[in-house]
Amino acid sequence: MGKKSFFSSFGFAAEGIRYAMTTQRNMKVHGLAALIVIVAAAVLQVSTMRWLFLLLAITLVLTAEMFNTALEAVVDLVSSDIHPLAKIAKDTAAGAVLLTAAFAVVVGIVVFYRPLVELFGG
Ligand SMILES: Nc1ncnc2c1ncn2[C@@H]1O[C@H](COP(=O)(O)OP(=O)(O)OP(=O)(O)O)[C@@H](O)[C@H]1O
Repeated sequence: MGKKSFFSSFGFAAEGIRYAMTTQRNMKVHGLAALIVIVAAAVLQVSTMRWLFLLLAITLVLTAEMFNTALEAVVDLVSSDIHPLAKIAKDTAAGAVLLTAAFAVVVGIVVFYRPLVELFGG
């Protein structure tokens, strides 16, 4: 792989992220949630280990959402017909996003529960 194609592949990847962020409603919601979580973690000064779990959860959700977007595009490219296999492909990819989001909720509760209780004097 030459230098040019190596660097241009970063450009294409950035284009993919920009496409998903600007066109996919769920991606916007997850992106906003990630931003809020990052600001909250910074304000509450959570530990390094907690930061790592938060970043892992955020990365998992956004990555799953992007694979979901990519898969939807491929399915629609192959055929716009209604087909049970198209449904399986899309529903399974959506299920993967749901699993990662559930993990993120658990991480969020574990990380923020105690700092928030302390902050609000519970
Ligand atoms: N070609 C198809 N054949 C059968 N069922 C389909 C097909 N396309 C979509 N579906 C069903 O409709 C649901 C919604 O599909 P759609 O492509 O609209 O995604 P979406 O819910 O809009 O996803 P997103 O909001 O992430 O774009 C799918 O999860 C699937 O159950």
